Amino acid sequence: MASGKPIEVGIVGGTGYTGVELLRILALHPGVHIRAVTSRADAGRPVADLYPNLRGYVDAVFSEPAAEDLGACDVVFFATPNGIAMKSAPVLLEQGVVVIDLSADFRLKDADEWARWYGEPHACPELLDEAVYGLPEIRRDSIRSARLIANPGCYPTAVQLGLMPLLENRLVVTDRLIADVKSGVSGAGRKAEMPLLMSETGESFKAYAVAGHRHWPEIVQGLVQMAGEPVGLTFVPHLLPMIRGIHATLYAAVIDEPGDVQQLYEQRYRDEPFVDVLPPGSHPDTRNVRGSNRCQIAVFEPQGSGQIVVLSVIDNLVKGAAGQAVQNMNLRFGFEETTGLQAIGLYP
Ligand SMILES: NC(=O)C1=CN([C@@H]2O[C@H](COP(=O)(O)OP(=O)(O)OC[C@H]3O[C@@H](n4cnc5c(N)ncnc54)[C@H](OP(=O)(O)O)[C@@H]3O)[C@@H](O)[C@H]2O)C=CC1
Ligand SMILES: CC(=O)N[C@@H](CCC(=O)OP(=O)(O)O)C(=O)O
Repeated sequence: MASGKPIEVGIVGGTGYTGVELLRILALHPGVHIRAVTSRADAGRPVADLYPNLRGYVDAVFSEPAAEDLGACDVVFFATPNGIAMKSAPVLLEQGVVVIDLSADFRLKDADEWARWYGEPHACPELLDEAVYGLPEIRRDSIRSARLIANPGCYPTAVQLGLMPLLENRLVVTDRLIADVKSGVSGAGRKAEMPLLMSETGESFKAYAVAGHRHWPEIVQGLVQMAGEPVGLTFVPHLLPMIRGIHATLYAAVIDEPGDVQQLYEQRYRDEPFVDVLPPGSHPDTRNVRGSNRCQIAVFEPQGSGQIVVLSVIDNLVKGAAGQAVQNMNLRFGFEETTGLQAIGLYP
């Protein structure tokens, strides 16, 4: 399909932060035609009216989500709040449309667990087994043939990529892993809420959801698969006064002498186009991945303490959402995996 005519793409939720990031990336993708971009609030408005950065690149007009438009697409991205995609995906799948969901609707395999964390029963639990969790670095082959792709969350992407080499090689104690993670405010989406005001988030810094965040079961599910055994994880998210970026500091105690951990990470990610293991002693900076689909990782064993510290950074809207979704689309439709995703991080 990659060498033929462009594939037809639909985006549900085109006015949100991840929706407009999909548009920014897909506008320069040579293999796609954007057929439908939905917004209920802004239906009828040209995309470029709302997002002048896309003037001259995207000539689409926002439309109401309509089954006939979406059903005529080859792939539909859901960039909608949790609980929306699961109501439309079954019909689209029946029509032969590939669904890539940026929300959490298909990430957890257990419907009861989903209901517990997301506060409503799952609308199509029968699809949870089939849905492929779209973290290419661990599941590339299944993504290539999936009908339904659950795009990972932003925190889960940074944490899983950071811990993967340690868990796959059984180098660390798995019952007391710690993920201390910070996010920029765009992670909360484009909505008018008092806690997201600049005067509430600026010049301050806080943890939130320490008692339980809905990304915890998603991360644990992924880590268990990597480790092949139960995993105990303490996950503490924080809100940083910046717009984009996730910085994960991960702690894991080694079981025995771990060998050359730097080399282990370099080997594991040697062929990964979007994971960059930094030289020893580096401290990744979120701004170096801002706007790019890269995850940058550094690994330490400070003071020979037996405690491994991994630093993992991504842009929450790119590798943590829209970029990873396009990476999955590329795999699924036979494009070069990096197509449309070669933007370099913005500095400063
Ligand atoms: N922001 C981030 O960093 C990340 C977000 N995600 C996930 O991606 C999804 C989108 O996030 P984000 O872009 O931040 O969200 P936003 O709140 O910024 O945007 C949501 C979009 O969905 C549309 N929408 C809302 N309700 C409905 C509905 N009932 N039916 C159809 N469309 C609807 C909105 O447009 P309108 O109301 O006009 O229709 C809007 O375009 C969420 O599930 C989020 O959890 C995942 C990883 C990272
Ligand atoms: C800073 C901030 O508020 N981040 C969001 C998580 C990001 C997100 O959108 O969640 P999904 O990946 O599950 O879709 C939060 O904590 O709710």
